[in-house]
Amino acid sequence: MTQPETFGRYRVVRHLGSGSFATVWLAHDDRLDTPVAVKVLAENWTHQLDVQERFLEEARILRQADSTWLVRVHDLDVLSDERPYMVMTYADQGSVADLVAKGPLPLDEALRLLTEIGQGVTVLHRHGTIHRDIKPSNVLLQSSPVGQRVLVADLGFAKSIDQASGFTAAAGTPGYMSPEQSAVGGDIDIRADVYSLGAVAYELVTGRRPPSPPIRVRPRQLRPGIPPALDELIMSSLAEDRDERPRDATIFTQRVRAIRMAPDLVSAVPWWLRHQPAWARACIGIVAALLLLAGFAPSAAQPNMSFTRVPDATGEISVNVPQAWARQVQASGWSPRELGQTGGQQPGLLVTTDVERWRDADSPPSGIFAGLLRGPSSAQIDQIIDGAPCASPSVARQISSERWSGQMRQWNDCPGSFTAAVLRPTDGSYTLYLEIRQHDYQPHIIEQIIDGARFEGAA
Ligand SMILES: Nc1ncnc2c1ncn2[C@@H]1O[C@H](COP(=O)(O)OP(=O)(O)OP(=O)(O)O)[C@@H](O)[C@H]1O
Repeated sequence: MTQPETFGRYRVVRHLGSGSFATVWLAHDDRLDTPVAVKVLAENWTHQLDVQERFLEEARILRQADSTWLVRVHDLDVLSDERPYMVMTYADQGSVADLVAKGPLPLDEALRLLTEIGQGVTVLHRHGTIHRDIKPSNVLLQSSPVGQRVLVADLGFAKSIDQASGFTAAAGTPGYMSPEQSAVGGDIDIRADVYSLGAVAYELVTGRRPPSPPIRVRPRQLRPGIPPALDELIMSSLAEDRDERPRDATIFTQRVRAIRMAPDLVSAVPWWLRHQPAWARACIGIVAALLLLAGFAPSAAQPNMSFTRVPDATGEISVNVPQAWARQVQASGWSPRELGQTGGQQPGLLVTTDVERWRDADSPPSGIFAGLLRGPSSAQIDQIIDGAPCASPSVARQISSERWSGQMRQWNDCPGSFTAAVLRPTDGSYTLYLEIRQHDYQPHIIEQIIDGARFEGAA
């Protein structure tokens, strides 16, 4: 595709993407000195009158609705070859599809996005329009002075509420489209968009697009920590019978807002992000050399790899880790509440090459976190960790040794490998929770670390 130099007074900067009917370019409005996105109807559709009319209608709706929550249209014109183009707000931060491609979102972020998407859909409904294609790739993101703003976009399938109750051609995207939308000739109303909002919510919190209705796997089964009210809202929005869905996008949005305001929400943030603030606040920086000076002698348990034993501040827990990982230690304990478990401050330690980057999703350091959960507990690993640290597949297995039994779940392509494990001694009076990150997956090292974890009082 050759890049045009200008569209009218807008100087083309680069290609942003192409959809089924149009191509979108980043351009610059030199007169107002601002970036814009220019959407041009594809050549092969230019003389198809219904497609052209839909394109113009999209521009008119967005212009008339003129909302903070929708992409704004500033101008509409026609090129010399008769292709119409519209000039829109440039969404400089991609789309919600880019965010969810990395896995389920932290709950507070998912709820913020859903509130804003719900507001955008509400604006459209008030304007008399059903969007019919709400999905993560049609929700764009723009940076704003207060963070990030959601812009509902792509009204290519939008339909006027007045005309929607009669014969309606099937339109939408499988996975996000209500059952009545997929039926040719089925009449639809604004509750079709409520279904799509439910589908987007399902994907934001579980990382998975919902299966075709009827939905049998509830979000809570995929991510046990989410609030029951959110699970219920998503399931009711995805009801096959639209009478069972929230009445409109306003009700949906109000419910999301109420869930977001709930005082105990913080405990429902995904487990792998929960104790990040604690680490960030913690003082760090005990180097391995100091540990060795303090008398924790390395053990050459592997050829070419020496291990060193590192205790927590109470001396109750210790872990045996590759010496190369033991550059920084945060040993002052943790709160199991961060994982939605009971109990106040408990012994816990993080040993890693870089404490501050421990939760870095793109380039995490190697290391191990070990934290104690006191009292008899039969919580399974998947009840403690309520989401995936990345989108790659994971394997779960039972583990046991002479001293322990437990389970682990492992992601080998996260980037790097990520292992979470719970270990219970045979007397069952406590549980040791472990997270192990490795640049390259080496199962024998993980086994050795698990085998070497100690709690005072345990054999
Ligand atoms: N205002 C905008 N700012 C930045 N990028 C945009 C904007 N509008 C669209 N895009 C990007 O341009 C690409 C094409 O968008 P378009 O709406 O034409 O099609 P689509 O939504 O990708 O596909 P389809 O229309 O087939 O569902 C997408 O990657 C979209 O994210």
